[in-house]
Amino acid sequence: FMSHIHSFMSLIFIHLYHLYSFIYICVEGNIASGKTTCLKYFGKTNNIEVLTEPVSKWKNVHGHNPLALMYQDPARWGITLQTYVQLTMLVNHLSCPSTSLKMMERSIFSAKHIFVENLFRSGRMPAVDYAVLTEWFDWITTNISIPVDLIVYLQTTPETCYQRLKHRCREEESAISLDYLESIHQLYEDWLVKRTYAALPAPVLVIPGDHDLQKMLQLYEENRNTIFSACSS
Ligand SMILES: Nc1ncnc2c1ncn2[C@@H]1O[C@H](COP(=O)(O)OP(=O)(O)OP(=O)(O)O)[C@@H](O)[C@H]1O
Ligand SMILES: Nc1nc(=O)c2ncn([C@H]3C[C@H](O)[C@@H](CO)O3)c2[nH]1
Repeated sequence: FMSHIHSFMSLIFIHLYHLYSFIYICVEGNIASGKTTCLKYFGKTNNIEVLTEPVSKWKNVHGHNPLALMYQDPARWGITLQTYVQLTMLVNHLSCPSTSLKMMERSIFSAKHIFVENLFRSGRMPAVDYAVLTEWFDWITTNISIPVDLIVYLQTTPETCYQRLKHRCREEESAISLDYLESIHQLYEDWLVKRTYAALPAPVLVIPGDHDLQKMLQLYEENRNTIFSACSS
């Protein structure tokens, strides 16, 4: 009996140790706002583990491409992609960090508050799908501790994102319109800046993202201490 208590207590300790001795930063922003570039920049620092969005999983789950399906027919395939995004972002978030600081591209929170919300508000997600996804999200975020210490919000205008998107031309995104980017932008502004809806899981540091690469790298360097000291407090 005592050995069971002992192993149970040590599991609790390990779980708590993981929760409270690591720093979690989520880099948020519109499509092609510059998140990957930001993560690459900080990824060079040795004690930071970078977790990019598992887009490759969304493009191939047992041979299916839910990302492409969603862009082709959001009403039919929105919930399919979102359910899988929610799972893969949760797995990413809970994976044991190899270093003391974890920098993640987007989060389970923006998947719900930005992308699911956008599909629903634009009338492209049936209410029943939205209701089921919301129940899943509420249960997960109530019953599983998903720590975030800081959100870095790359505030890039939709026009700039649209220009960059066209240059990058990721196949599935060829159909993305400026309107789509504008509605994603508005939801990010409502959530992270105006804070008109949906609770914030962490404090937000806004970094303007419209500048050229050189200036952005300079901005990241200037914000380095703010980012890492904000977490330690
Ligand atoms: N400051 C910048 N100036 C010009 N081009 C940029 C800048 N930052 C990134 N880009 C280019 O814009 C494209 C999108 O950048 P990036 O992949 O960093 O954005 P992202 O937010 O990760 O995109 P997604 O959300 O689709 O993953 C890339 O082709 C990148 O080379
Ligand atoms: N519908 C939808 N829901 C999400 O949670 C989500 N997260 C990212 N994306 C899209 C944006 C880029 O095209 C591409 C890479 O960010 O994937 C998403 N699309």
